[in-house]
Amino acid sequence: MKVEVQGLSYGVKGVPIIQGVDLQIHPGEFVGIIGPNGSGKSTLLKNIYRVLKPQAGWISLDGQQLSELTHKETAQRMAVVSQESSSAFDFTVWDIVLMGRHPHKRMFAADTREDDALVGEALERVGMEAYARRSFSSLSGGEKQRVLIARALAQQSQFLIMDEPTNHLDIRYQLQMMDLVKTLRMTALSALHDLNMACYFCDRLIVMNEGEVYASGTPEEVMSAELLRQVFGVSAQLIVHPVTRKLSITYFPESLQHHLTQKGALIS
Ligand SMILES: Nc1ncnc2c1ncn2[C@@H]1O[C@H](COP(=O)(O)OP(=O)(O)OP(=O)(O)O)[C@@H](O)[C@H]1O
Repeated sequence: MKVEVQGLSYGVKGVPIIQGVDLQIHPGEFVGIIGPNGSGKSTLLKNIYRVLKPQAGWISLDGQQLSELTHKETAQRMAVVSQESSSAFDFTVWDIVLMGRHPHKRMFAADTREDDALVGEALERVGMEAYARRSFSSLSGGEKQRVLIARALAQQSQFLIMDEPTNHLDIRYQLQMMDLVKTLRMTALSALHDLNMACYFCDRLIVMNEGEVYASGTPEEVMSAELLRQVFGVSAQLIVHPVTRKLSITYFPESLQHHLTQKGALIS
């Protein structure tokens, strides 16, 4: 699915939060949104997944304006794994994943064998099949996150939006989750804080700073020690890892910087 965002702006009480955001995601691409706290990543995503209404600009999916789609039509095309996972009701894990099938059904239509198979398969892919009958609210943060990913898989939408999907996940599941998204070849847009993960897994990165797109391109085009200093305010060294051939970032805490500068070891 091709996703286009043009001139997207959103603000609260006249104060702009994101301004003039343009981006394009080509079919099958995994695009990461990176940027410091408060730079507008979640606000941008919420405008795309329709929790917020853009004040200017537009979003299109395969050339169709999002604003012209019903919410059901949107959900057939777009699955969301967001950070707000609390639910007022206590559903089982199975029921939560089954909700991913709703956009494909008529109201009150019974669940089919195909629905059951898709739910089972999705739970298996995230390693949560043994938890199917557990109550969702009793799960740990990471387990909940994996169930929400399973729901997105069961939804079978072509476009996946994720807001910090690896939040709460231990390192094994972080890698598994990112690998999964990559191997599914779904068109995906994800806010990410871990810049090494972003460089490793994303085809392209969009760097947000103070509500605007500061830079965009492949990790190699975008990421530099200069950008990390200017946008994130950190000192770091980047190398192409000899095994993965991907960019790998090492950060230098302030306490080390003085020492390293003196030794001439800090490379900009
Ligand atoms: N409803 C609101 N009213 C006022 N300010 C808001 C509102 N929603 C977001 N903001 C502000 O807009 C800015 C961008 O917030 P947003 O959550 O989009 O940032 P983010 O890049 O996702 O941050 P983080 O990395 O911390 O999750 C923040 O300064 C936030 O406080």
